[in-house]
Amino acid sequence: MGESSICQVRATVMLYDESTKRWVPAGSDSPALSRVHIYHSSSAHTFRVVGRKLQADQQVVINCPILKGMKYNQATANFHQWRDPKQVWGLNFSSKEDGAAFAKAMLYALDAL
Ligand SMILES: CC(=O)N[C@@H](Cc1ccccc1Cl)C(=O)N1CCC[C@]12C=C[C@@H]1CC[C@@H](C(=O)N[C@@H]3C(=O)N4[C@@H](C=C[C@H]3C)CC[C@H]4C(=O)O)N1C2=O
Repeated sequence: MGESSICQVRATVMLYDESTKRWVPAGSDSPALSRVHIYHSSSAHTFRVVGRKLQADQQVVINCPILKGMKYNQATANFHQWRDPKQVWGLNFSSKEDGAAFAKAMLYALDAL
């Protein structure tokens, strides 16, 4: 069985550059909105965050497993962040509602792992 999307929101996907202490847009060029999903694989009992640019190229800008015990930080209503083993991800949501929907799905996933 494939993966099913348990939520989709619009956000700018960002990465924290530890060397410069700056947030940089994930993927190439300028910050742009992406459609960000949380996919659930029921057969593998896994969840992951996948985001693709809304622009024509549909570039994948995030493909990040949701790991058991991961800390999800809702820094503000519009900006949430988490650490993976290598880097820190940030999502700048297009609306507070999108932020709330994503957080609900993320907390559901973390609770289900
Ligand atoms: C223990 C731990 O890991 N703590 C992490 C957070 C964390 C806690 C618990 C679990 C996981 C994680 Cl991830 C931590 O504090 N981290 C993770 C890396 C970066 C940061 C460290 C320092 C800076 C200081 C300012 C702050 C920040 O970036 N705030 C945002 C901000 O400046 N911006 C972004 C939007 C809004 C703001 C909210 C959009 C662009 C830019 C801007 O507004 O222009 N920081 C952090 O969040």
